[in-house]
Amino acid sequence: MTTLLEFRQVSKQYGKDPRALTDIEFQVHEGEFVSIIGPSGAGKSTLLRCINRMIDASSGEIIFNGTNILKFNKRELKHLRTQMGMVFQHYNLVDRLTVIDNVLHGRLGYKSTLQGVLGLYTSEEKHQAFDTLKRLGLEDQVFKRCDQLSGGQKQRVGIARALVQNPRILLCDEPIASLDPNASRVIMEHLRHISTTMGITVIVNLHQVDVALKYSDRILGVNKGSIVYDGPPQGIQDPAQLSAIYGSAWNQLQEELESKREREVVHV
Ligand SMILES: Nc1ncnc2c1ncn2[C@@H]1O[C@H](COP(=O)(O)OP(=O)(O)OP(=O)(O)O)[C@@H](O)[C@H]1O
Repeated sequence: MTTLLEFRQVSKQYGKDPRALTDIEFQVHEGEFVSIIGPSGAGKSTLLRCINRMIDASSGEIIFNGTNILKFNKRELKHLRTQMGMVFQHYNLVDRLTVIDNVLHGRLGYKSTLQGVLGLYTSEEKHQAFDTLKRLGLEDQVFKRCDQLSGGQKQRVGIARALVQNPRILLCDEPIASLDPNASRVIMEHLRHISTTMGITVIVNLHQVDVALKYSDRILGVNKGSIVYDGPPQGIQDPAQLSAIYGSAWNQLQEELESKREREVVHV
């Protein structure tokens, strides 16, 4: 298995606050599906956003495809970001634009400023955008404005936008936190399918433990800025492991898991 991403002693401190991440170390292989779980404020978003340098780590090394990306200049960073698609909790779409226009925005990293401003996309890019929307079941929505879509459809547009970048990795920050259980299942199945059939590495931040267990090859459990679990989903079914990850939030999680066993998705 080829290592695509490696964190070496990565720490992040916001100003004079206590460190949000402390000496984070892990590796992710090409094509792996990894979920990051942990209580609120544990550092999940900070960790995910350090990968594409939306947030700059304070120290350590982040090795992507063999190179330390913390040393990248502006031009190298622009190229790096074409290889990393990002999917957001609140979709980050331009609501007044059509679905296809939003998806084509995924190609902007490959364009000059002028080409981007003028919306100069090739017919190949337009075909790719359409095919990707079809793959995500949105072929009937291509020319709709995004503000006319449901949350689940908007998130699929967000995924399509990330995919037309031809990324090597998809970073998904709470992709189902704003969705109902049914739409959440559709999104997670698409992400899993993308990883399995396209070989794209997927890293997902999740609040839903049961969803993480169901879809992931591997789980990273984060608590107070440190990785306290790195292993397969099976290992995390041990209550001691969940307690180590969730700390004082564990009791609340346990109660929710028990009382809402019938529900499809459990929010921590
Ligand atoms: N821009 C910022 N400035 C200062 N502190 C921040 C900033 N962003 C995050 N933090 C702090 O860093 C820590 C980790 O936050 P982060 O958002 O990464 O956690 P999280 O696990 O994603 O939380 P949640 O699940 O609630 O989204 C928290 O203590 C948070 O208050």
